[in-house]
Amino acid sequence: MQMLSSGVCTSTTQLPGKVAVVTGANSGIGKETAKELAQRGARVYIACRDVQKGELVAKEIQTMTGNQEVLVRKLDLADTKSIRTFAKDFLAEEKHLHILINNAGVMMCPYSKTADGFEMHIGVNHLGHFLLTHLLLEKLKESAPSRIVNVSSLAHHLGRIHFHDLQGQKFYSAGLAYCHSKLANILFTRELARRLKGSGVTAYSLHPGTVNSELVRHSSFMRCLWRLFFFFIKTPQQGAQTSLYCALTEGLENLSGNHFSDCHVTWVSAQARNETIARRLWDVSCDLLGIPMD
Ligand SMILES: NC(=O)C1=CN([C@@H]2O[C@H](COP(=O)(O)OP(=O)(O)OC[C@H]3O[C@@H](n4cnc5c(N)ncnc54)[C@H](OP(=O)(O)O)[C@@H]3O)[C@@H](O)[C@H]2O)C=CC1
Ligand SMILES: CC1=C(/C=C/C(C)=C/C=C/C(C)=C/C=O)C(C)(C)CCC1
Repeated sequence: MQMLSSGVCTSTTQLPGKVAVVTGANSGIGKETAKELAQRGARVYIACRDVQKGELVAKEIQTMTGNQEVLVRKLDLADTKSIRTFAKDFLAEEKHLHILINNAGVMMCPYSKTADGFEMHIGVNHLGHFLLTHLLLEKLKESAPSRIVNVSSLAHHLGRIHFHDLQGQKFYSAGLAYCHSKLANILFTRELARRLKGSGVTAYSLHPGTVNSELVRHSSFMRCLWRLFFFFIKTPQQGAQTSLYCALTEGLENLSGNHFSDCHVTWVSAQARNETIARRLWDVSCDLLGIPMD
């Protein structure tokens, strides 16, 4: 347990007057991340696809932290219309955005497509967050210093960006599709950090650890593994530590673009360090989403 608890966010940063958005904050790691941000005084937006689930969690966080500024807004990352509506309403409602935590994710779902026809893993985990970040970027710049935290995974090591088959139409493996999307999270973070140099907005990616959550819902094998090794798996609260570290730690700005695990910078795969792939993925993502390339 001592080993699993390694990587605790010890930052004492408090967040009165700060605004944070956490995607997929109605469960697992996202919920614990939102709770801690609320505990530190931020106004926290729980951005989730199931508003009812979100409201229950918001009430729980309000009661536990005494912070009433925990708000729930609908965001379905599998539908660009929903992402655009979320962003439009948020921009109309809020003057600032200091912390964006792109946490939501799906793993190992059977082949399926988002409302816009993207394969579900790349669509939700990468393209959905890419669009959301793009739409909120001006607000983040206006609110600088501000941070973007992308929750990726160790699983990125098995990922590849197959530009000829990004949507998995020629070959599909649910496990690998997840790995590809988590690699995309890291490439996005690195390219974002490069583009944002000097803007006061910094970006970080991370592996949260192996965490007991609903992520394994689509795989009976993983569910069994999780049950069997329950004792070795992090709690969602432990799993939230590296997200919190990246969002809160003072003086992390010069590590923008890096990948973290257990609250330390960690190595990423050769593909994840490839700047050519990162730039090309950026352009392809813009193209798919109808965002002007700049
Ligand atoms: N658990 C682990 O061991 C690991 C997790 N991670 C990463 O951590 C992140 C959080 O996962 P975790 O807390 O474990 O898993 P959970 O399944 O508990 O949380 C995932 C969250 O994402 C939300 N989500 C899924 N699809 C969408 C969508 N289309 N639109 C909006 N929200 C959506 C879920 O909403 P809903 O409740 O409605 O389904 C849920 O709130 C993920 O990015 C995952 O890849 C990385 C490495 C290991
Ligand atoms: C081998 C092994 C394990 C398996 C770990 C696995 C399979 C982790 C998968 C992580 C994923 C899928 C992360 C999501 O992004 C346990 C359970 C830790 C217990 C110790 C032995």
